[in-house]
Amino acid sequence: MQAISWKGSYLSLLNQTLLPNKVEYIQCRDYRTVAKAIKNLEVRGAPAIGAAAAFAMVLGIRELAVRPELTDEKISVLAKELKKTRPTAINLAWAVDRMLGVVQRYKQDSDLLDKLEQEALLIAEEDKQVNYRLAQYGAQLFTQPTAILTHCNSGTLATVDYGTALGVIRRTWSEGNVSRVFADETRPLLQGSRLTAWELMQDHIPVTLITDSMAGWVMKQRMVQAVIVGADRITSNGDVANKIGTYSVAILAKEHNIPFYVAAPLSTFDFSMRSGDEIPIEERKPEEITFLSGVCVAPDGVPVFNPAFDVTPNSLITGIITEYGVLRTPYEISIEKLKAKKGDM
Ligand SMILES: CSC[C@H]1O[C@H](OP(=O)(O)O)[C@H](O)[C@@H]1O
Repeated sequence: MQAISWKGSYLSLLNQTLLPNKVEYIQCRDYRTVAKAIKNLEVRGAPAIGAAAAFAMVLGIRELAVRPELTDEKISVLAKELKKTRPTAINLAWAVDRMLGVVQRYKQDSDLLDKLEQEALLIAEEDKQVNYRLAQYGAQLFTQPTAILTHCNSGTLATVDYGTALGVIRRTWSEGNVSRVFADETRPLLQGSRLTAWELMQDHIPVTLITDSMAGWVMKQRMVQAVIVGADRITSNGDVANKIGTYSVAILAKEHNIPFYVAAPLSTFDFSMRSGDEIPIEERKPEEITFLSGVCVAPDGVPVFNPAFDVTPNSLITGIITEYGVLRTPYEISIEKLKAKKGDM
């Protein structure tokens, strides 16, 4: 079940806020509907929102092209409106900038709109192929049945297909080397319980749901032999922004001598940033914490801090699984070698 699907005249999005209880799709016939869906996490996950934003650029420029003049100013406003929907995942800005590059190169061409659609379709297809390759490298890390803990959702629902961390788990499972997956529920929006548990059960992969606060205890009980998570932005030194709670899991893994892997495509790397201290962390509305399924679970007016992401320092990361192989520390050097490949994208 894919998170996003291009239909030629509109973008179909699986509304992830309704899962696992309802499977409903949103038909996005203009870029504003896509922007709203990204902001509301109806579509979410770094690579998925990148691809969605690419198709939003197609819809937006189609709309602008029918007006008297397709000006740089109007195109810039469109790009900025999409980029500001969610600031942490670099994939979104990367995809929008890649589409802007097509506009700048082919703006005078009569088939500009076709070229834009082809580029968005290429971004989506590349993500799928990248995830399959990344999963192969990740599966090579496991040579015997392993219990793996994961946080949030980095599966098919977070990408164009197959997933990153869950892609590694899927491939490792197919090779007989996953004994069990522990899925953190991932408060406050429950991507783990609502999405990861649902995805893995669809694939008949043995998943056990736990609350975020149980991660340490299952590690202490030696029920977990590895951790794999996704990423929203990786800086040049290997620091990783990911869903809030990832840093805590990384600290716990270190304490229990459990390998902690990050799975992410090249499009999630931000070579312009030297360290995770520079990554903008999205803060979201208090109601995501004070309400649960529409029921108030906190005193009215209580002050709330709701960062959607945290940053795990490279010192806590055993390896970063990419479509070019598994990067190891010192990350500055291994990521520098990766940088040359991003120029081709
Ligand atoms: C395959 S990357 C998915 C990544 O995105 C998630 O964040 P959100 O659900 O807010 O879009 C989470 O950080 C995942 O690791």
